[in-house]
Amino acid sequence: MDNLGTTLATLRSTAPLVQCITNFVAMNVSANVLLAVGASPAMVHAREEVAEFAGLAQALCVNIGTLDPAWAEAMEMAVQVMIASGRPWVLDPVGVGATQFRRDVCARLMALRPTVIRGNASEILALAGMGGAGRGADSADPVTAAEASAQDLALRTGAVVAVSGPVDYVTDGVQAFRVANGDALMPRVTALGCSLNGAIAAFAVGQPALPATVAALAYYGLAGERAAGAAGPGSFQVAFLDALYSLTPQEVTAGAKVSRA
Ligand SMILES: Nc1ncnc2c1ncn2[C@@H]1O[C@H](COP(=O)(O)OP(=O)(O)O)[C@@H](O)[C@H]1O
Ligand SMILES: Cc1ncsc1CCOP(=O)(O)O
Ligand SMILES: [Mg+2]
Repeated sequence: MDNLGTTLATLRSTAPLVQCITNFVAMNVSANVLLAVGASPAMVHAREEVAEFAGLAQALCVNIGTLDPAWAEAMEMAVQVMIASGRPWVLDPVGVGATQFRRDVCARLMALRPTVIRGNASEILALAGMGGAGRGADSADPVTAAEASAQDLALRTGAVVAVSGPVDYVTDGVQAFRVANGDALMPRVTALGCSLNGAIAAFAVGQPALPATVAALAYYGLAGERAAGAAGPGSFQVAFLDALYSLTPQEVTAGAKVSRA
């Protein structure tokens, strides 16, 4: 894939409004990530306004991290609006393997055909019905173990499916790519995966989902590489935000480590 940075340039010139129905842990982190990327975040989830707001948003990010029944209903209401207007929405199945409630809500959301599903390897395995060793929000499986499940999910749902980890895997069920950018401190900062989904949603505005997702992953990983060398997760998080903000489209194109799988 060439010129991955052009997607970032497009995003920054349009500053898309991204609605996030996300968890309490990720709200602040995701909003800061989206602002650093160049998008405009809004965390809106009350059933009384969620559909009306979705009519204003250019993309939607749905995350089940701190789920409750009212939020689950609100997610479906917002998604219906995005579907009706052909705008992208991204699903993050946080900890889906842990409880029946999460599995049921994700099954309903997957039936609404997400544009992109991004999770860690344990989450993608669980979503595909293949078990997975994850017990909570963190992965306990290697990315390679979830590649077949990602392909299966993509074919079943029509979504682009991304498995994040040391080397990310992205597929639409037909083509597949690996993205080798990133840093080992990224999974040591909470909500960086959740916030990645907001970035993917912003990249997918007006762009085909597969290259947009690959570009978002490469850019995000490059920001991790630029932040590397921090003393630990605390200063890494600050440096990571600065790196998202300062990376140029040209640097993304030049630094992306993307290969066909
Ligand atoms: N060990 C690692 N080395 C480099 N990058 C990583 C590593 N683990 C995760 N990442 C990156 O961190 C980001 C979040 O992914 P991940 O930690 O898998 O999500 P989650 O927080 O949902 O489990 C992705 O951009 C991914 O590429
Ligand atoms: C710790 C935690 N608990 C519920 S949601 C959440 C955040 C998970 O964020 P991420 O998947 O990006 O690490
Ligand atoms: Mg996650």
